[in-house]
Parts: sequence; structure tokens; C-alpha cells
Amino acid sequence: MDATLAETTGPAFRTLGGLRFSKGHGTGNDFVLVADPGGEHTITAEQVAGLCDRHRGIGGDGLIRAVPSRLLPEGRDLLATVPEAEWFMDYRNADGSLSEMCGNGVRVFVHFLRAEGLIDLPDGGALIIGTRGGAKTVVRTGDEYAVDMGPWEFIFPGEATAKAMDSLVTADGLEVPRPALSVSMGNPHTVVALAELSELAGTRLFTAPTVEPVPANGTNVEFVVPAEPLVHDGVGSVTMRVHERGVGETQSCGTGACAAAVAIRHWAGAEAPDSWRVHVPGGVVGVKFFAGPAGHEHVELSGPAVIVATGTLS
Ligand SMILES: N[C@H](CCC[C@H](N)C(=O)O)C(=O)O
Repeated sequence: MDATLAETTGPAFRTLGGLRFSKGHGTGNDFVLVADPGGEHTITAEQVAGLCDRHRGIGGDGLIRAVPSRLLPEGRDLLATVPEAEWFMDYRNADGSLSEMCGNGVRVFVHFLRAEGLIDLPDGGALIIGTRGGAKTVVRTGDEYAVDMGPWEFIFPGEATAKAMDSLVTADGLEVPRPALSVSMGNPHTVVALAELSELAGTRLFTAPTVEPVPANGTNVEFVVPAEPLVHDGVGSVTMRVHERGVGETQSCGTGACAAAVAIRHWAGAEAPDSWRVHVPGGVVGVKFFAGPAGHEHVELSGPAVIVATGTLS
């Protein structure tokens, strides 16, 4: 256990005594959630790491603080253009690092706001929330949520992308470096297509894969196997595992599922469908491409959200 974690489970951690929290997940991508309607909780990176630690803390792939957008700088900037984004998802990875976006997290965040009685979102209703990746519109259907994740883009545009590969990825269990495509969903992803499920099962993700060239602020790495046939009843299907930046291997990654669908659809060419099902170790999420405003293609992520428990830090 590294020194910072030792410090975190010491006095620094204790400053959060009495803090109410919830535990939730979206297809097994799990989060510690804290409601902070007064914007009064400063949770340091070390404390996030301590809370997300699965042995000495609560355990989670990340921490989500729900805070009014007006109470933090990034939120106030967003409100200037999207005044409807009243609540802000302050997302941190399990190591305490910031990430711009968290697709599974957005669904669990909205479900948490409902559970806390902080919003009223009727079935079929829509809510706009703030994130460091911009405002996101979320539509509720029962306990499932569809998130407009916004536009996607290639991280390394240009000739390499034209060839549909721009990076090489090496991972434990893969004999040779594999070509990959790096895609931004607000946060960075590098997608590797493997030939079959046995390769997926044989790839070990205890350590971060090596990516060359690596996006400026690191990257999440998705290993994807297209279904055979790729398309059934007009819906594309892939199976995925992911090593997340600042976390490690997770059961699911919403932005990663979107990036994987972008890459596979790019490789499949013009005939590829706009609807996809992405099978992750923690379940299945839906990904749909649609024409967003200003002619940009947007990606929609849909799936469940669960609040497992609520507790109080001692
Ligand atoms: N689990 C998240 C992604 C977190 C990405 C984070 N690991 C990063 O540093 O970008 C999701 O469902 O989209």
C-alpha cells in the first residue's frame, strides 16, 4: 500500500467523519457518492483514494460528489451557457485523479439525485446536468437512463486515422503490439480490436497496457471483440474489457463502450449500424449514434443504475 493511502486512512481520512455517502453502480462500474447541496465538502485526492480503497475504505472505481453547479468554478462557467445544468457531477477516479467524463457515472449520479430527493424526474422526463466534459442531457425510463454523451472525435486526426489505426498497444498476454484507434468522448480512449474471445480472456489487465503514441493526458484502453455476425436485426454487437486510466480494470466503462462502438463502426465502414450493444463483464450497455446539433454526430449511452446502500463514515 503506498504512503499516501497510509496517510489517508489516518488523520486526513478522519476529517470526513459523519459524512453520509451512498454506494451505487452502473453495470458493475461502482462509485462512492456524496451529496453536497451546500458545496461544503472538500474531499482531497488522498481522501478519494482512501474512500475508494476496497480494503480500508468503502470501495469504488471512483467517487462522485453531487454539488450545485453555482458552487464550483467549472459549474459556474457552464451555467453561463447552459443555465439548466443546476447539478454538477464532480467525478474523481479511484486514485483521486480527475476525469472529464464518466458515462456509467452520469446514470448513477441522476439516480442518486432522485434517491436523495434532490430532483424530481418523472418517468420519460429529461434532466440536464453539468460535468467537466460539458452539459449532458439524461432521459429516464424506469431505473434505466439514456445519456446524450455529445460528439466523439479522433484524438490523432489525419493520415493515420484515415488508415483507421493510430496507436500501438502492448498488454500482458498479447504476443505482439496491436494496432489501435484513439477516440475522445471528452475523456481519452484507445480501442484495440482483438480477433476472438479467447484473446480477450487471455489478456491480463493487472497493469496498464502500453500505448504508443499515448494521448496527452493518458488514456483508457478498451479491448474489443466484434460479434460473429457483427450485426443482428440491425444492431451491432461487441464484447469488451477495459483498463481505466486512474483505476485499473473495471467491470464496465460507459465512455469506453461509446469509444469502442465508434472504433468498430469506423472499421466496419459505411454499412455499419447506428445501434450497438456493448457486452462488458458487468452487463450490457446500449450505444446509439444520431445527428446532434450543428451537424455533429452524437453518441447516446443507455443502461441501468443502482443505489446499493447508504451509510455514514465513522
Ligand atoms: N467509468 C467511466 C469512465 C471513467 C474514465 C476515467 N477512468 C478516465 O480517467 O477517463 C465511464 O463509465 O465512462
